Amino acid sequence: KPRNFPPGPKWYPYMGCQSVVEQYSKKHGSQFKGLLELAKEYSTQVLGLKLVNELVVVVYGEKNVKQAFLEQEFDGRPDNFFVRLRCLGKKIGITFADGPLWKEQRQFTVKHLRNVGFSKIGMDKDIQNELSHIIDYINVNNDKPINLKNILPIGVLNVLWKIVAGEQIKEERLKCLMDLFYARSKAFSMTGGWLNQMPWCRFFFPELSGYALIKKLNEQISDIIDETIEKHKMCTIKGKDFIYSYLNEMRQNTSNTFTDEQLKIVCLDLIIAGSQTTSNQLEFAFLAALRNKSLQEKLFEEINNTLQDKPPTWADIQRLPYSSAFLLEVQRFYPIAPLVGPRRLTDDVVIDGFLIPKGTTILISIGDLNSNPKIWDEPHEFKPERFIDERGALKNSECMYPFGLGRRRCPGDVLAKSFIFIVFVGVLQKYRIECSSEVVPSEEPDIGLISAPRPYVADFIPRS
Ligand code: HEM
Repeated sequence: KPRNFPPGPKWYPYMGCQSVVEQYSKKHGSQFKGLLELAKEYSTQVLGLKLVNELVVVVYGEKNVKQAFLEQEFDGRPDNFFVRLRCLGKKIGITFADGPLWKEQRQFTVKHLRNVGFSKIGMDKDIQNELSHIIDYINVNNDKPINLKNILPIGVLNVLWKIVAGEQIKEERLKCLMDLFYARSKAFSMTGGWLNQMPWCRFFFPELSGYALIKKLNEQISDIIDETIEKHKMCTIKGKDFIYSYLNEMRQNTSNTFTDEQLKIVCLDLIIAGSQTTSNQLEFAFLAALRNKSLQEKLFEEINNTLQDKPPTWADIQRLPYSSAFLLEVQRFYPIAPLVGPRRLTDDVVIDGFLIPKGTTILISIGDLNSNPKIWDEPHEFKPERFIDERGALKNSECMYPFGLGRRRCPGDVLAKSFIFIVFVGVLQKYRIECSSEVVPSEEPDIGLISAPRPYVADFIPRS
């Protein structure tokens, strides 16, 4: 091991400790939980691993997590097989780019998404439109229990794609895409699994290694993005969406970093990072309402007293403190990205007294902070009240990082939060959600690349 490297399992020739990590992940149900158990076993807040030939360090605890989010040396992204496969062979775009290219592309994207719709006012109409579709779907299918997975992801993707590309994706294409996203998130962990550590295994086990799945997903998304970019070039899509702004920049900017390929990967980044995360968080919110009947009634009372029949807008978040606190508690109780990253060190760094060499892959564990009894009173209880102060006003927490922190903080947080708020409040305003059988759906998440609720169905009883 490198000098003063953090503690962790023993390394074996060639494999490092890959098989121990796999074994713990399997035993504890996810890589996040497996790694947490290993960190506990070695009594460390900085866990040192070697996965085949990649040095990986996982950081725990508020001090270390903040250091990793805020120090510049942690801003890099790994350059490995899994990353390149995700970005159609190149290390470009935003999510997996780094250095000056990342800075320039991120800055442009954040600014222009704000101009074309990622502002609080611009999105309300599009989200309310999707809320109407969701309500129509519930009305039509209300004779049997409903699985929200059939409708929420489509709504998120429609809003996202409208802002990025100015149009909607055809429904049958959307459904196929969502199924592939779901399978991808279940099949991989944050370190990319065997396919990343031993890319040659794709030649022998294309299905088992997940390679065939990623290839299929890439082809489907590429087709959709290529077709839309082509339509913009032929001027068949009217309006000033993100692709329109990007193509303008390509004509005017002489830096050569604004290219067709780059545009395609930025669009891919936005779809992949924005769709499943947001819909999973919303599904968790409905699950929490379903599991906590009395809290659901409290939510309805607040929504009904404040809005009556008026459809919710993002600005109503100020007027609905209990609903807002409930959604904050959902973020704490069901973290969507319990392990954030992967990052790559651009220089040697000391964390908690350990020396981590340049090039090491870093994972930032935020999920366990949310259930730390030193930070939260009764962390395993679902208690929205913890986010309400003595005067009944909303109280934000500084110890939660659902969207990360620092220069790589999530650029889609406003879209995600407003979509979740408007759809959650809008559905509860119209329906009481009840278990459709004696068995209450499990609150245990299914954690792969991100966290998802286990599939559940519910009855939606109209509020008279
Ligand atoms: C509940 C929903 C969401 C959650 C929990 C979430 C969480 C996160 C987190 C924790 C990061 C930081 C990664 C890091 O520090 O390495 C991140 C980055 C990112 N998110 Fe989100 N996100 C959500 C929704 C969205 C949406 C709607 C978009 C679409 C616009 C989006 C686009 C991105 C992108 C492009 C990045 C990469 C930023 C960079 O590397 O510079 N996310 N997200």
